[in-house]
Amino acid sequence: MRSVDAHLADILATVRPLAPLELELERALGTTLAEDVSSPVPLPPFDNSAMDGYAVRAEDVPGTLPVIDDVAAGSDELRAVGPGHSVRIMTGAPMPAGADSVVPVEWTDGGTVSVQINRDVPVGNAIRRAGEDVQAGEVVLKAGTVIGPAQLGIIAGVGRRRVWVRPQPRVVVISTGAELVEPGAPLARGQIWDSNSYTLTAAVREAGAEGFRAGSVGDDPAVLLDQLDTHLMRADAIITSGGVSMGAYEPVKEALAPLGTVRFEKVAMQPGMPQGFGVLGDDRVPIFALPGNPVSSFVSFMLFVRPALDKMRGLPTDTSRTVTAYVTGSLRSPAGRRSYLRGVLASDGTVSPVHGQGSHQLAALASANALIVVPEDVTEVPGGSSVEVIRL
Ligand SMILES: Nc1nc2c(c(=O)[nH]1)N[C@H]1C(S)=C(S)[C@@H](COP(=O)(O)OP(=O)(O)OC[C@H]3O[C@@H](n4cnc5c(N)ncnc54)[C@H](O)[C@@H]3O)O[C@H]1N2
Ligand code: MOO
Repeated sequence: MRSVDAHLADILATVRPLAPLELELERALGTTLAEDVSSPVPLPPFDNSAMDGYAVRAEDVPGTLPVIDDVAAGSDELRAVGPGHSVRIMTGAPMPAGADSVVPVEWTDGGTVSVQINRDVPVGNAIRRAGEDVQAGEVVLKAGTVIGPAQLGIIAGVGRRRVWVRPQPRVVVISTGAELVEPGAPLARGQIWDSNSYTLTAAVREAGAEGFRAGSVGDDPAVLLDQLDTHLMRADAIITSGGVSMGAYEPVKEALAPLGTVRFEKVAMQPGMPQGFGVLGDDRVPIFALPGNPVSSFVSFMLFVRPALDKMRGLPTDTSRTVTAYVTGSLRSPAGRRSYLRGVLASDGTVSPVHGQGSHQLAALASANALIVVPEDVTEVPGGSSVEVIRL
């Protein structure tokens, strides 16, 4: 059996970061910057008011001053503020020449012809200086940054319409199994509802990639190959579930093993022992052939697919999601396999194994928020021991 680490190392040695492309800002959310983004101008570009009020010379207040002008944000024809004068000004409007501070409207009688100001104001009050946020030429985001809402905001804020990014990988998810039925349709004898394609597509999206749920194909390898052919054109990666173990009908293994580019093997883990991985087509699209048991396919995704997607997105793959916790009950694990038991990690630093550790027990998985890792050479873990835990 191959070790978990060796299997992951193979996968990471095979997958490549996606090539950068230039995208409109509207399409850039969730992608990874492939260039440093800098600002061509200072931000703010000009000194402006931080409040609605009056631009004045600080030495003229308190007192009653004529209001000689009104400036809104966006105004570009400004009258200078001479000694003893004021200008009504709005938040974001450029500071008129001559004024050295802004008096908030709350400190005044709000007059429009003349204004009575009741208190002192320090020089520079409520002025946002040019360049206070960003200097001209300054890098605001570095290549390798994932673009979230705030990052998208600053890219727009420095005036960019398009940006070079590594796109989100497009991942097609296919379930296999003659027993599978779409949720919502009635079950006949021997059938179950297809849950894996939903779990895996959602996991893809949560991992920052685009997930396409292609639904389920039966047990016929030719149908699977046909589906793969259809989807290969628009996929950066493919995930299948089921059909990889030792049964009489293992469509994934039967379809892909003869190609010679996908390897099927046993990985020393529980759950998730049978695994397939390789590449398809001229573009060498990675394919992850995950085991069909619902918990096995999900755990396999977390351990193998997620880091691969990180690499395809141009992100580091060595970021550990592991924390140490104290286990509240005892654990058992098969010799020679690394176990990933489902547990609930609490804020007090303890982790409690959930009831139902079978690899078919999807409800138990859904009640967990962590995987408890038990190393290959450990078969029993007494309650109270410290364990490594992967947050889900
Ligand atoms: N003789 C052996 N039998 C099995 C072995 C073995 O080594 N020798 N390995 C077991 C292990 S471990 C696993 S894991 C499973 C993996 O099986 P497959 O990947 O071939 O998956 P299937 O046989 O198609 O399905 C297994 C199980 O999962 C259910 N399933 C499949 N797809 C879905 C889906 N989309 N949604 C919900 N449930 C699904 C399926 O009905 C089966 O119950 O093999 C063991 N057997
Ligand atoms: O190793 Mo299998 O994935 O337990 O059910």
